[in-house]
Amino acid sequence: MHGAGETGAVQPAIELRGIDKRFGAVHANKSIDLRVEKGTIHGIVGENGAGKSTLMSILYGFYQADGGTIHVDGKLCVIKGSEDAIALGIGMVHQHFMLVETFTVLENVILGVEGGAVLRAGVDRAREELKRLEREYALDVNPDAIVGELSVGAQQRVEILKALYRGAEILILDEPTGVLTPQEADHLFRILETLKEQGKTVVLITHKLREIMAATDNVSVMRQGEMVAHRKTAETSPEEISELMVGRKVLLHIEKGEAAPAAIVLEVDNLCVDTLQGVRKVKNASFTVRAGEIVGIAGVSGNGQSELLEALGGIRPVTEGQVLFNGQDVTPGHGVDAAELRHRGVAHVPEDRHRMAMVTGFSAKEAAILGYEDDPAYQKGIFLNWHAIADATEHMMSEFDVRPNDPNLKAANFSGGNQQKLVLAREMMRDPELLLVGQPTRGVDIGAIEFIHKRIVAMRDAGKAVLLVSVELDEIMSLADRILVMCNGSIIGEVAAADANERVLGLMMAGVAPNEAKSAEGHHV
Ligand SMILES: Nc1ncnc2c1ncn2[C@@H]1O[C@H](COP(=O)(O)OP(=O)(O)OP(=O)(O)O)[C@@H](O)[C@H]1O
Repeated sequence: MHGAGETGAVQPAIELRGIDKRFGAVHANKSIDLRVEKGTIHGIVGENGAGKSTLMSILYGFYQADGGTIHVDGKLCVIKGSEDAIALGIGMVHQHFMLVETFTVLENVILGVEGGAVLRAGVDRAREELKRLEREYALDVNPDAIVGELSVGAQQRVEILKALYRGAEILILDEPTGVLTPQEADHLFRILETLKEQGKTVVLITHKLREIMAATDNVSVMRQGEMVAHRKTAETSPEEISELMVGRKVLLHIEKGEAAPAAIVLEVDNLCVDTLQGVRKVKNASFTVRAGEIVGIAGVSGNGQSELLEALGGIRPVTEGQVLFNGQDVTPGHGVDAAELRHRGVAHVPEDRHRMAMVTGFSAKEAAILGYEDDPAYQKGIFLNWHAIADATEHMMSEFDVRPNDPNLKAANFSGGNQQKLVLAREMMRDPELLLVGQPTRGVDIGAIEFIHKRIVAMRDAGKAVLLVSVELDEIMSLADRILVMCNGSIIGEVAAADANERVLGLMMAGVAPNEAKSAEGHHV
């Protein structure tokens, strides 16, 4: 029987015993034991840098463990590379997709499986198989679509298809919902449920405890390289998990007082932003942000919020309209660039830290001054003062608890959440008058979310203006004082935080006018 070992008992899909891994001085995995039962969804949680991705990368053959053993279906295995993992029926969907954007879905899926020249008959067979898998798991992707033109959620489903096509029985997903809209995340969890019903095993790394509670059967908790607890999900709670993760109680909801909005800091008037191809992404946006308030922009991603934030940060040209900062014209293209904006007191945390905020080949101290190189504090004559920069970086890292606190480590070698904290530290610790911030807590753990949310509220309370873009409705509702909803490039309405709930915002995000959304809500109640 499949999965039955020598004793005849059903074996776990995966059993890791004593897995150990060091990267220089960092002990990323300390003698880890993990047992994942067949046909279950198993969650792995832990603080940023706890060692979750490292452990899964060892299972997928991306890294070699320094010690310990891996058993798949009860058999001792040596996994030297991803080909070994795939041959054992293990598939992985990474945080950053590994797809060729110019290829079709079908081409991506068969790439590397069918060998060199693929015969027509082979392609037809592959297409049939793909369609079967796509139907069986309700993946909803067109085999002939060009991958680069698909939404993030659909690209992720292509990664899942790719793994299933290669015969995956065990699927590892590393923070799969970090870049998804709530609707796409729901779709993903329906797929995971179907996979489980078909007897497949899913390992899910996530920072979102509601996903753990809703979707998993079991959960394992890591802390600082160690496996600290295993629980049946039905027998635990978000509070217990968060305490196990960070070793203290965590406030899962931020407490904040009334806002005291003062003078207008940012005034956006009739702003239009087009892509290089001439597609209008932001349509006649007009709004203000005052000192002492947090204005949130809610919307399904891809509805113009990213382009709006990038334009306001001076890194994307505008086609029409005007932007005033403290009454002065700072419209991109009117002679004020991103560097000048920073100089005047506008900080910008872009949504996509990999594309915009961090050069991963840089060291932490280079990343920590990116965009601020001309600050006199970092200069010594015509050279950069690397001593001062290292000191400043260490200070930022300890304030924002970036681990390990090593200014010389390559940015790419920090865990995802720690990279995010470093970018936030760089932008927020300059005490800007206006903070433009996109997806501030993407990929960060719950302890760090609590910290970042408190810092953002503290900035507001100190009289700063904050414009927050987030696809996490929870985040928008708990931080923002006023919420603007964007749909298809337009700001279709504004809701006071006190009147906001997920249903009204969700309807508006889908394009329903504010008053209709509110009356639909009335009927619903
Ligand atoms: N290639 C590498 N070289 C050096 N150190 C590394 C490397 N990869 C990971 N690390 C370190 O190992 C530790 C564990 O990192 P890992 O990415 O496994 O954490 P994680 O739990 O997945 O965190 P996150 O939730 O932030 O993604 C971190 O301290 C990280 O800086």
